[in-house]
Amino acid sequence: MSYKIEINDGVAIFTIDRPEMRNAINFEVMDGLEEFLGIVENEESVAFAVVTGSGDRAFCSGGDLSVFHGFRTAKEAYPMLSKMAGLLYRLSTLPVPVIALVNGTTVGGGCEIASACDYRVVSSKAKAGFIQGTLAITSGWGGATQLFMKMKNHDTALKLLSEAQIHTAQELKSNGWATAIYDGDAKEGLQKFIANMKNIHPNVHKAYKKISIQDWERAEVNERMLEEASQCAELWESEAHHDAVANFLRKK
Ligand SMILES: CC[C@@H](C(=O)O)C(=O)SCCNC(=O)CCNC(=O)[C@H](O)C(C)(C)COP(=O)(O)OP(=O)(O)OC[C@H]1O[C@@H](n2cnc3c(N)ncnc32)[C@H](O)[C@@H]1OP(=O)(O)O
Repeated sequence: MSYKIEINDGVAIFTIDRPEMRNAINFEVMDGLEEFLGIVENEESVAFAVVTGSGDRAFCSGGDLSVFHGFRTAKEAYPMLSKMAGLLYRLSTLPVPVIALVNGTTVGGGCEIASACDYRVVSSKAKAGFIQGTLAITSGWGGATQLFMKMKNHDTALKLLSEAQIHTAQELKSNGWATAIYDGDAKEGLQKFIANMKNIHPNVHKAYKKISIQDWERAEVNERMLEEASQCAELWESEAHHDAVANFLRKK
């Protein structure tokens, strides 16, 4: 099984459990995320949802290129891209606060998952980057839409996407992508981050989420994330993209 779901003391945690692949996303992880979303959407006792990665090296290295490289055309890539975009919209609009516990490096689609959460609690040793541009594609799981909705400065969001560089945790805190940075143990970092929120009745958090979700519905964010998936699918079928992925896989 390439994921774990745990619920402890009102905190539901989804862990991508493929540390040897730097927690790359395959179809099993996507199905696991769907299962997790269903649990959090329906389980009244859940007060916080957390997404994290196994081990301390990576949060998530994006889509599993060894699997997804098999998709050659836009028509083949779109179902995977739109499925994940749909799941990440659901993650963003869960009825409880959602925290990305960024326990290690995260790139590509991994940054999109973290961006879909309400908060990014990042290890001081982690690095992160929207490196999709280096593969001659855009973000395909709705991550650009997430950044444009959430980041205060449009130019900062666009630069993060367009430069496709990897940044330190400290840089990500300064530009507003990271909410908080922790040193040492991830679970302790999480407990510290939610300590004050845990003292507030869960219905208060749910009410604030409702206000934010109404805003997202009015802004048609789901539809925009699907359009982003469609645009990425068009770039997906280019030679430049296939060459860049083949180059990465050759280095394995
Ligand atoms: C497809 C959706 C799209 C989107 O919509 O956003 C994307 O996600 S595009 C982005 C795809 N991801 C990448 O291009 C990242 C590729 N990985 C890396 O750059 C690096 O692995 C890392 C994440 C920076 C970590 O580096 P490091 O700690 O040095 O580990 P290794 O590189 O040695 O990796 C260990 C092992 O894992 C394999 N691996 C890593 N990431 C992926 C991946 N995304 N898909 C498939 N396999 C991956 C890597 O090949 C190594 O395998 P072995 O050599 O067999 O040990």
